Amino acid sequence: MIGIIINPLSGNGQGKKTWLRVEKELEERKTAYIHKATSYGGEAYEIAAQMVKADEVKRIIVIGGDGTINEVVNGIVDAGGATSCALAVIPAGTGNDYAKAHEIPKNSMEALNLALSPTSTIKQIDLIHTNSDNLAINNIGAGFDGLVAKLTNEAAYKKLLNRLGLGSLAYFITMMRVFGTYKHCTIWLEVDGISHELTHTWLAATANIPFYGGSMQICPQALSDDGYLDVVVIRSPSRWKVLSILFSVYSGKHVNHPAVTFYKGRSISIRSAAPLLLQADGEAAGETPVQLKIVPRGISIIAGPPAL
Ligand SMILES: Nc1ncnc2c1ncn2[C@@H]1O[C@H](COP(=O)(O)OP(=O)(O)OP(=O)(O)O)[C@@H](O)[C@H]1O
Repeated sequence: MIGIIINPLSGNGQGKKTWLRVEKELEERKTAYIHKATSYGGEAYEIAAQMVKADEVKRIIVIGGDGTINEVVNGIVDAGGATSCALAVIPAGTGNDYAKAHEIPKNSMEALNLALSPTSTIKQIDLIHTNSDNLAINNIGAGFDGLVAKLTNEAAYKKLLNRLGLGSLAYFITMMRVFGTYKHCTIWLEVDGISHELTHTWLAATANIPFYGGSMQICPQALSDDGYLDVVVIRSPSRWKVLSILFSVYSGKHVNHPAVTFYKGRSISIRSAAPLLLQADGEAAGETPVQLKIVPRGISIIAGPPAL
């Protein structure tokens, strides 16, 4: 059986619009499915767990953004569906970084074809486990990006830009807002038992995919199935240097900048003297300190590109 979970509010109503198109198409195709729309934040977790446990759903299609995908992933895994239930996505969020990384079409009918096709590629990908027992599928970041995620999700312009189809711009606008006042600090980053004291740190982000914040190529080399977490740290006492890095992140050209350092490991911890905000898959996720572990092949997903 196929299960469909819809966040009607994702992408400022894009989720609902996409669902109405998908529902019509499923009726025409006479496809059997069960579905439920969320009515509050966190409900996608419960629906996914219910679909896996009680309804023995083997494929869950999420219509929503990365925050809803995150909840569904946690629900599938907690209900014991990591290998028995595959995650498919029809992107309808603000950033849609997951869809971009896994070559899922933006067009909802093409994404639906990919999600339903019996010949689509089912891939097992890694997950990021936190010490508060949550999972992330894209990335977890501390510092500047934690603050940007929080403020973007609270901003009125996120809604407006989503309405104009320019949702990714919302993260950029918040970055510019925060950039002028953000205070860098020293963090202690531990990668597989090796500790690094890092002064003047703006952000430390762990990545399972190259993109975050609506298509910024923060970690272009990150692979979601290599059993490792990539870590990127941006450090500089100079605000202006950081500004030029932030612009170059969109094209991935920041990788050679001396203020940008990369690490790779299976177990990562981030500490700081004062707590730093965390984001997980673009949603606020508490504060440092945090311990992260890679969960190799933690979930099955339906990835693109669609077969020709
Ligand atoms: N019905 C609902 N009412 C209020 N909040 C909801 C509802 N359904 C889901 N949410 C919350 O909305 C948050 C954001 O959802 P989602 O990620 O799908 O959309 P988005 O923010 O537009 O996209 P993106 O994550 O790509 O920026 C999720 O963390 C989820 O907890």
